[in-house]
Amino acid sequence: MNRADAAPEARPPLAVDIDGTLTDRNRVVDPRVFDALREWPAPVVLATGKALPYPVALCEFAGLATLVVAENGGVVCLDTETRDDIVVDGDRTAADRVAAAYRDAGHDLGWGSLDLVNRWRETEIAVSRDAPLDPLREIAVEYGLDVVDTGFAYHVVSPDVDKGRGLSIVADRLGRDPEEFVAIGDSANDVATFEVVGRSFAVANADEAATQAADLVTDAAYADGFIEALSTVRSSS
Ligand SMILES: O=C(O)COP(=O)(O)O
Ligand SMILES: [Mg+2]
Repeated sequence: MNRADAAPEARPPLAVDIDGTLTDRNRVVDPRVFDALREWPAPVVLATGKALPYPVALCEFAGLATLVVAENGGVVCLDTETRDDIVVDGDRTAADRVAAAYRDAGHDLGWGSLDLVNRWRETEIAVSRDAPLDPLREIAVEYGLDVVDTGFAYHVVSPDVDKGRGLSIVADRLGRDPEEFVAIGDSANDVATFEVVGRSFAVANADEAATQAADLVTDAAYADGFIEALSTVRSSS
């Protein structure tokens, strides 16, 4: 039998990053990913740095079960027919103190007065990449926090929280081993996911950290790379 014809039930569950993996460089989701995600014959977990409402809405509009790691692992949410749970892990108060000190030092988070980027965040804050990084890092260290650059924003995060831990929680609730998952991502915040899964793909636009940590790097970038990764998994599982 051609390996590409292998039974769909043999396909692994997926852990999929959003920005830079399902989107273009401007964070616009490629419409082809909706069918690709919905038709995948195993669980699909969206693992993102974004606040919870964004991936939940993506699941809703794409017709996926809600299996989400948000805020870089700070918020984990499952809402399926068989399992619902939400786990919140991180220190928004400490992140807010960093934001206040950053503002006191004369800097701005860079999202304008409405700041929808942080409005629904529960465990971390995100800062625009147009804002200066060095003082943010210095202040974060003072408060015992880290800064992660996703290529789309700087995130002020708790050092013990990451997407890999979040994915392990989802896997546990699904009765799966994180090793069963295939992960696809593009940046430093995906490295922890890559470390807990059995197989990982960085898309061609991925940063150095993700590229180094991944088992494979796709030839194509952004959503083309994601679709290429699925095709590679299909023909080898
Ligand atoms: O929120 C970000 O900065 C990046 O989001 P992502 O983890 O889905 O790429
Ligand atoms: Mg990303």
